[in-house]
Amino acid sequence: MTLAPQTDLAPAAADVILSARDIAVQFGGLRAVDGVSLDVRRGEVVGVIGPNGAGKTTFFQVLSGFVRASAGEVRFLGDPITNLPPEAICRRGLTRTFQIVEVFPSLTVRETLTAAALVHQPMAAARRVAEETAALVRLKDKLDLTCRQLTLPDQKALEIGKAVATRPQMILLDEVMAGLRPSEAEEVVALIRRLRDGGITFLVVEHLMEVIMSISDRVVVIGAGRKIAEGPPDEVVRNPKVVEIYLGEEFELA
Ligand SMILES: Nc1ncnc2c1ncn2[C@@H]1O[C@H](COP(=O)(O)OP(=O)(O)OP(=O)(O)O)[C@@H](O)[C@H]1O
Repeated sequence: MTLAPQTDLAPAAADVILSARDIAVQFGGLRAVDGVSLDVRRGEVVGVIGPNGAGKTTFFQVLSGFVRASAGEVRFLGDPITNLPPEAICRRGLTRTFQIVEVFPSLTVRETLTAAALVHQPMAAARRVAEETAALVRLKDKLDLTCRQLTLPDQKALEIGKAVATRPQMILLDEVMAGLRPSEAEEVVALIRRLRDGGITFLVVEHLMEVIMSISDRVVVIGAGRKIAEGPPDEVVRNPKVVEIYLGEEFELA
């Protein structure tokens, strides 16, 4: 018997950490997500792009348990997690960040990270995890500042830190670079690379095309609720269907 060669786009089942099959979400008369399937391999950074309103955030919400799928199945580490509550999904090692940084302005960095770490640990251990996480996301010197005292890039690092403190195997990053200048975005990209090198898998929704192209091993394009293309970044930017939905403009960057 000969084995079929493994291509980049056909991950070996054993490597797949997250698998979504035929996910659909119906909001009244609107099919916001319309049969999207996706496999993510352990250690990959997969970028998700698409025009405004394409369904990217809604798809993320399904993966993380914040929106119920009307149809389809999500598996994480081989186990079905479809429509489980967000805390249950997080405890299994799949967590997310929010598009709008969700920090309590009057809490300190230490308190925020400790609260996130309490998902898995008792208080004493959570405090240690908070300090380790602060070091990882380069906020160690700012542990006792309140969130409102942080710069925007530091708030973004904290938003990612909150996810890291839950000790995830995989993080869903939802437009974490929004509002950052290019040099600031580069710092966040460096952080994502460090965390990936430390073993965390990422699915990243991002509008900044340079960012997606530079950090993604693979890019998935969603348009009007459907997956319209998938592949290595340099192939995806040349895909005529992708150029068409963006009218070509954004891809002059590539
Ligand atoms: N809770 C909701 N109830 C009804 N419609 C919704 C809800 N959430 C999103 N939608 C609609 O679903 C569609 C997909 O929205 P979604 O936010 O997933 O797109 P997106 O690709 O993330 O867009 P953006 O890039 O602007 O964030 C849009 O038409 C949006 O208005």
